[in-house]
Amino acid sequence: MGVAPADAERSRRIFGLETEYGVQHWNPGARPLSAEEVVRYLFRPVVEWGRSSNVFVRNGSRLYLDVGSHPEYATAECSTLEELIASDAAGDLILQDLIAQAEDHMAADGIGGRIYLYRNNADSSGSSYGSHENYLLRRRTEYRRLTEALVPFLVSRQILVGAGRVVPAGTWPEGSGTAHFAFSQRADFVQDGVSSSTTRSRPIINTRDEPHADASEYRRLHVIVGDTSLSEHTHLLRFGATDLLLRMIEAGFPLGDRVVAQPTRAVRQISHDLTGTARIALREGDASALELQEHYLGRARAFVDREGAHHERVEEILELWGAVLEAVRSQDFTPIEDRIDWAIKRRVLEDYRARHDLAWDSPRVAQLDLAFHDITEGRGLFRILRERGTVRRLLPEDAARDAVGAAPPTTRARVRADFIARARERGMDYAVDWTTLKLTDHPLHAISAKDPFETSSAAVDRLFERVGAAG
Ligand SMILES: Nc1ncnc2c1ncn2[C@@H]1O[C@H](COP(=O)(O)OP(=O)(O)OP(=O)(O)O)[C@@H](O)[C@H]1O
Ligand SMILES: [Mg+2]
Repeated sequence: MGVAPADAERSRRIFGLETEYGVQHWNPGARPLSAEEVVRYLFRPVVEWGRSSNVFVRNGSRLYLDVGSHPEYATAECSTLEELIASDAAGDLILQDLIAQAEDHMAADGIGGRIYLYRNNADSSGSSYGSHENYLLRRRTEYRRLTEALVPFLVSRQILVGAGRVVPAGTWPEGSGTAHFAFSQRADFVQDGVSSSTTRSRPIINTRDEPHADASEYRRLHVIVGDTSLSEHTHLLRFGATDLLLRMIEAGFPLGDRVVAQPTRAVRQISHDLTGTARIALREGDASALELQEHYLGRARAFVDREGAHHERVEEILELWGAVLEAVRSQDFTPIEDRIDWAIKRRVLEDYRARHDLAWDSPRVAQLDLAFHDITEGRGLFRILRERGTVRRLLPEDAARDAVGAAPPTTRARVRADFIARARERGMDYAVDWTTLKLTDHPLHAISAKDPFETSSAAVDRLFERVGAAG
């Protein structure tokens, strides 16, 4: 299936992914540092580099400490799924580098032990941290209708792209139930359907209207419900399928009017049922997660048949989507154990349990669950599996490393990265955010970068010519 060229321009979308990392210090025989103390060490080189713990780095992405002690990396604006996957992976490498520097600084202060950062969404003390997806929308699509149509898809999407979690006894059914393996990390922490708060009520979709672009033309959809992905194929399916859903809604393609009666309950029900068959109450009747996802996949196939594929990986996304649903339907997960996060993890944990005759509530199983998300090369379990070839890659191995030093080439991030590089070369103080660029000593010449698809800026060139001449 080819890419329909006439559609290429109209269908471009900006994607961004925010990842919050879990933090731990492990120091055998001594008191471990608190998360606050660890992140202070971790961000020391960041503060030295950018005079703040909230910076835009060389590749146009944002690295910062939000409330709490979870370092966050928000990818630069990306317009292809490959760019997004690479930019997100670059965040892990940047943080790995910061871990190494922090451990050196700690050692110099006489503090031993190792720092662990995790790409997961829940810690043992019961707090949760996010993996927020951002999708650029054209404002002409009615937002309420769009979010309503999206909720049943998002509620059931975890059976495709959940990261898998060993849930402790007493989690489900609420207040009872034994320890078991669930599809999602995040499901038990979701507290709201569509809401304007990200942290207080932890919704499925956050409606705060902050487009980071021309507000008369665009909106930014902020999806809060997802688990942090590890496998590149899981990223592809997560963003690729969601993008297809958005395209169908935007095109007015009929999706049927399924409305989930209690989204927060449905998210939990689905997460705790690996058969995908639990009945979810809809406003009219009910449906299982499998039925919902089969319906959306069927619609997506019909849509692509009618409209053509809008990028080169559409067919791959549809195939993987179908493969996961078939695996859940047949309960034979082997075909997806090399690409889909929850299935990869479940296989490892099941093998380990069988080898050592352990129940799901064994602390050793919980420990292995955590180790799966450790980002350090050679130690994190997921990374070891990928290194061994048990987990398949999608991008060339050096794509992440390349994305540390360079912005995604097709978006405004390139302008930002270039601006940062030029200001730093000249030793000039600067301040940037998603839509503005300024040199601190020339506040009247702030540049507004409202178009996220703009890859070069004459205004930036003129600014540096002007200040170059003045200086
Ligand atoms: N116009 C846009 N459309 C879609 N995504 C965008 C757009 N502009 C920026 N983004 C992406 O949105 C994300 C913004 O991350 P950031 O952490 O700053 O989130 P926020 O929602 O603005 O704020 P916060 O996390 O502080 O609540 C980034 O991944 C970025 O690439
Ligand atoms: Mg953020």
